[in-house]
Amino acid sequence: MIEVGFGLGSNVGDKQGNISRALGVLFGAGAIGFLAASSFYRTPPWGYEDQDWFVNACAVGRTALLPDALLARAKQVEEALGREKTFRWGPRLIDVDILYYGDREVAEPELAIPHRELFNRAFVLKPLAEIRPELVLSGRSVAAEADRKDEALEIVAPPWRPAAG
Ligand SMILES: Nc1ncnc2c1ncn2[C@@H]1O[C@H](COP(=O)(O)OP(=O)(O)OP(=O)(O)O)[C@@H](O)[C@H]1O
Ligand SMILES: Nc1nc2c(c(=O)[nH]1)N=C(CO)CN2
Repeated sequence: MIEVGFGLGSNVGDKQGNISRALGVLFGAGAIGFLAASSFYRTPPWGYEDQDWFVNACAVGRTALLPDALLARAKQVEEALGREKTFRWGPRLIDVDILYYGDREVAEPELAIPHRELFNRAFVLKPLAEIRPELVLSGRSVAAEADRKDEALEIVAPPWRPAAG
């Protein structure tokens, strides 16, 4: 089993609800065991700024799925929630990104692990540092990189938890 990290974001409709539902689908099917989820953060739009603010959260789990199968799973979750294609960095009902896959590096056109923008995004670093403060990826400390980001992100809800039973 490999520990894997996910970043989730939404800025359309019921943003918190969309992330909660996505986490329920992601960890509900049995292939990915739940380990931890961060608080929900309200974050300013990054990359393309002329759009609504986002809610972001991170989660970690463990899985025997290989990276390509994990990417397919992440895309299935987006489809299950009804995500429609917009444009790069544009508004979205739900985004499920793979942040890391153990300490493995993948560099394919369709899949980059660790995620290409991870160290540029406070909305990923801060929630991830909340749940994995000791994590080091590509030789860089996630918590130290999160601290270097000046933005203070507001926590808007406590961490998601799987339903009991
Ligand atoms: N680590 C990764 N996690 C998820 N998708 C990835 C990853 N690396 C590459 N991709 C590819 O990125 C493609 C585009 O994803 P998406 O439409 O969510 O882009 P985006 O959200 O606009 O930008 P970003 O990926 O920077 O958040 C996906 O179809 C997938 O093949
Ligand atoms: N704050 C924030 N900004 C974004 C986000 C996101 O999840 N949060 N996702 C994007 C798509 O790549 C583009 N910009």
